[in-house]
Amino acid sequence: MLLIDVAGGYKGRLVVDAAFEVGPGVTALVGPNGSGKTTLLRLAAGVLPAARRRVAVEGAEVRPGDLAYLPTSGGLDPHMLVRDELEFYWQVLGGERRDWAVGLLGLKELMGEKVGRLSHGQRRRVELAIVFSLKRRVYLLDEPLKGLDVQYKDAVLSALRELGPYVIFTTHEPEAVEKVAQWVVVIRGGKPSYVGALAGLRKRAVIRARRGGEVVTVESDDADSKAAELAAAGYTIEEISSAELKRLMT
Ligand SMILES: Nc1ncnc2c1ncn2[C@@H]1O[C@H](COP(=O)(O)OP(=O)(O)OP(=O)(O)O)[C@@H](O)[C@H]1O
Repeated sequence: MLLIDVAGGYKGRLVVDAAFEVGPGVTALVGPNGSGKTTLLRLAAGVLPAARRRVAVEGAEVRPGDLAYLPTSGGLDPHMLVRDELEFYWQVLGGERRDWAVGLLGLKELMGEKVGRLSHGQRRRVELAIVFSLKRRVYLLDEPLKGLDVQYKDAVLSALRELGPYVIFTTHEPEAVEKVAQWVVVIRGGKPSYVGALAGLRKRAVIRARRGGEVVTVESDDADSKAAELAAAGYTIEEISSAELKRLMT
């Protein structure tokens, strides 16, 4: 299990006071704007001074060298070529999985470009490649999907499962959580309001089903049984989306 236990904020104002444990795999850290997700990751990563900070796996403290952190944006030098920027980080931080990361994020054709001339999404791909190149025990990723087109969004989502053993990422996209997360932590007012398996949130869901030209949308507290019932009545299930998850994320 991964323990995150942090408290802190800005200029003496306590913004986050949170302690939770999640299992191995991918954890989605979600919650409305301003609820403290970025602050929590910054405290956990050690880039923001904390009033309290403990990050541990199976009771053993995670050292800074065992942790990778992706900020929301920034950190790249606009005057550098993509190739040189990547080389710089690989030399400083290590790049055990550099070929995989470069391929995944389609950077081969951007190597000779200046960072300052990249689009927002292309720049994000470089930032992601730096972090994905590292082999670490814990990854803290702040909005890794932001600004990416559908192709790279899908690539990054499937890569999250390979990064392991522990990956925490923030997002405002319920579909991304549904696709990849095993665990969900909901933050509200700087505190966790839900910590648990995604499956626990899935039970209550909205189901869209079709029978010929007829489309029905039903909300159910036991989505799997309801979907089975509709299927038995000749409906094709088109979508099951967690109503609870959407509610918690806003
Ligand atoms: N640099 C800062 N200085 C002062 N207050 C800040 C700073 N950054 C964030 N805050 C405040 O801390 C609180 C939590 O912000 P934070 O960015 O952690 O939320 P978030 O959940 O990541 O939001 P979002 O979903 O909009 O990215 C907000 O009230 C915000 O105004």
